[in-house]
Amino acid sequence: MQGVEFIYFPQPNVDYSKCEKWVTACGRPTTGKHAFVVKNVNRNTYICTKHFVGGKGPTAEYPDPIPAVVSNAELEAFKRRKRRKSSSSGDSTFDSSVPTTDNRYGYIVAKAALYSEADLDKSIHNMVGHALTKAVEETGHPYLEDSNTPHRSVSYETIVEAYRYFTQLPEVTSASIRAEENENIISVQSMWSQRDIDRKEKTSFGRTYVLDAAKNVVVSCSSPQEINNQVWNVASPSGKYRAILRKQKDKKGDDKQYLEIWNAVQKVKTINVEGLEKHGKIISDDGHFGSFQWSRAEGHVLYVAEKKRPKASSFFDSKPFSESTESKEKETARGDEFLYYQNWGEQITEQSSTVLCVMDVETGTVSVLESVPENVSPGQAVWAPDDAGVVFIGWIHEPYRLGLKHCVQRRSFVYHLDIQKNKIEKISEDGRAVRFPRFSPDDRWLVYLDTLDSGPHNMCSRLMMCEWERRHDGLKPILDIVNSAKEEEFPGLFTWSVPVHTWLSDSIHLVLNTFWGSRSEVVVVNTQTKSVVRVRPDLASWSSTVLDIHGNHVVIGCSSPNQAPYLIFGTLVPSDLGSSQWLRLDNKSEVITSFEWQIIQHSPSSDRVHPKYGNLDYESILYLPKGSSVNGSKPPLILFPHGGPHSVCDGSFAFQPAVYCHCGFAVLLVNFRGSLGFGQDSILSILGRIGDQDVKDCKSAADEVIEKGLADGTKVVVCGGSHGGFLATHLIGQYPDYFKAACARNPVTNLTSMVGTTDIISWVFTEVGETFSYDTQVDATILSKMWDASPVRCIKQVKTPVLLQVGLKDLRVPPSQSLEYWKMLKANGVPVRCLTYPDSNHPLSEVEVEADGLINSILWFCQHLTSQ
Ligand SMILES: CSCC[C@H](NC=O)C(=O)N[C@@H](C)C(=O)O
Repeated sequence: MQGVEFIYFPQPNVDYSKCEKWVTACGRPTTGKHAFVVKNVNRNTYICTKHFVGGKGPTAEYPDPIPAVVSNAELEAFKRRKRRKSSSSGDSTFDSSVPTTDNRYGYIVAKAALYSEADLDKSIHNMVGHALTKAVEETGHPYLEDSNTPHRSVSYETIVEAYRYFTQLPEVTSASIRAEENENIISVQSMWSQRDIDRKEKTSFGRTYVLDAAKNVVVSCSSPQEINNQVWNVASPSGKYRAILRKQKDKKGDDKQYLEIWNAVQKVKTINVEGLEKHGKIISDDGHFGSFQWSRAEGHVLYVAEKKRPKASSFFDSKPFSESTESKEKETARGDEFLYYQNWGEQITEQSSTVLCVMDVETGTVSVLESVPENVSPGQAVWAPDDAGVVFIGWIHEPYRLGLKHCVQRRSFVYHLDIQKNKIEKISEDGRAVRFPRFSPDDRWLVYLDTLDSGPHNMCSRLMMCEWERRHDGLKPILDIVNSAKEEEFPGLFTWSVPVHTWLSDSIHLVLNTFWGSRSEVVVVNTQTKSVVRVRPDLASWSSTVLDIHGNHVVIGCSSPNQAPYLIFGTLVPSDLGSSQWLRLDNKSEVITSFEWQIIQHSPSSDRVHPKYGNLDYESILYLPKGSSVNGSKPPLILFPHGGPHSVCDGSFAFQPAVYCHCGFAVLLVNFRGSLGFGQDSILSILGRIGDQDVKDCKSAADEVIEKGLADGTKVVVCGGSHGGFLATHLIGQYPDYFKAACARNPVTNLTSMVGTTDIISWVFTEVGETFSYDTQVDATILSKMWDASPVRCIKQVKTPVLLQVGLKDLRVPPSQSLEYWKMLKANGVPVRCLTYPDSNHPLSEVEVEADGLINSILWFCQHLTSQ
């Protein structure tokens, strides 16, 4: 043919997705005797130039072929769409209009020219939906054919499919046990959360199981029911009533709260709590301030709300000044329109000063408990014995508030407020930070957790106890700080929460959750012998979390890296835990068979042993695509350190590494020294050493995996958020030739500029080994320590392409940290792409944002792994 030349195909082992694109474009049959698919491509496979726009072969603008059958009109339409696309702001990853001309990942380009947009829309949706469903139906798991070739670039559709699949697996959020009058009949009400990509929101649904505890069988199980507007749903002690706090939009679209009381057959009353104008919004189950509890006599409900603010008015309000001065409060509100109310920081911006409130269920009236000291924000309130008062945690908010999210060490006290005598007393010790007061079923004992009120933002807790009637005689630690522990020994109590009901019926044993190495464990603590025993029923998988306790019955949520969450129910025998009885509540929970995982133990090399704390071992969790060792092919590796740094990867099901691994990557989650669950020495060992000890722990964990032949050392990328983003940006600066790409989500990049802008200034001081107090100022010496610990210190060495993902409302790691880093990379000519999410804060966890971030990170990794 005149003027026609032949162009060799890209080889699949060099650039799989490009090869796949060309195979699609040449339009030969993909099934049957003459099937032409990627695996048939070899060095002699070619395509003629007429398949390219312009007919002369690849150009910079049109590097890939399009089907030869397109008409001129279709070709013009294709070009127009391409022009429109490149000037538009870009599609959402889940837009129903498929990105027809994405020239970075132009897999779909060819099909776009063949179908109308509407057809295309349908065909892609069907393709994505059906491929996965079919794979699941046929094999019982979502192991798709193309995740079998892990070291190649994955297609856009595989990623989206995997994303949809893994994110629609529900996560259990809470469960409560109730015994019927016949004590053997138990009902377990569970709440679950599920991402709905199409509605772009997380939905909640409830499911109730009815069990016969004597026969150890599930008698019935309700079908899931979507429940989206319940803030609290709490049964009264007898189980006869429920108090439900519901949020609902009014006609103007503002959120309103209604408190409802239900009996066994119907709603008894609804109280418009806001209409009473006693307080601001009632606080939800936020893990900090929120609590919602029936009194023992079932006549009252205790809750925590935001304090009512005086109505502020302008100096120029048309109402005459004298008319608005009926009370001192109203007088002072004039001119207060712009008064600054400090909040409790990242994700707790709705709370400034809180109040304790008691609702009389009979009359529907609310009393705000007035005797809480002015400098205290109360929360986590429980009724004291005989309903005569309340016990609560009070956080000191003077001289100013420091962010509370993820920070257990904020100065606080356990208080007791005697309602009748209107008298308040401090129960806990000075210099401590306290959480989660819980009375034993016989009301004799009070326990709570405590740590130091300074230092790292999470650490080993003590479990404190007092005999209520003799509380003035002193408190005793039931569990003390554990500095270090040998293998299999209890490493100390590390937890973010304690169940509302945490005691067994004997008022001697407690059931708690704790991180124990790279695992969430349920433990039973004997308060008399101070022993700690793990509860590990055969039915449980790797990580377990106790959700509720009733008598000696417990409900536990279980999961593992490749097993979606499910529930088990148990009846504990405290004196002989081994003879406890267990029952699985869900008969179906996905075991994902497209990947495997393992725990890897690491011992730091002699040059990395800590001078004070000695040889502290650490661990990582490695996800490996199944079949990745077949034919000697090794998968690319994503090094994925967690944030914090005082946090942990606990081996619970997590969709991010699951999606990465399903797309063919090995994923290494590193619990470097400083992580929770490895003793207090490990936590303390990192202070003053961030940016060095943690960086080396991560790098050498990756080296070990590569040396073992489990991943391809020439194809390593790194990703992480927050302190994990700090590590990602440090790693590419300190090891410029090691990583092919990086993705950093809200990373800490420069401590010297963050110290004045984050909601937790204390973090910056503590992590560089300095002591923080509220009036501490930075000086040149401290600033230079902060600089030395910052990723920007080694920005000149960075060559690795970086994808930044930034929440513009992040108060913890302000967006300026990423944008500062972005400018420097631009100036140094390093490839960088920055995604900014206008309404997101630190976790970037909104459904749409989370999806966009994860899929973009995979595309970024593929692009830079295949472009070498
Ligand atoms: C000054 S912020 C430091 C990083 C941040 N630490 C605590 O909040 C962080 O890493 N957060 C983690 C827990 C995260 O959000 O994943």
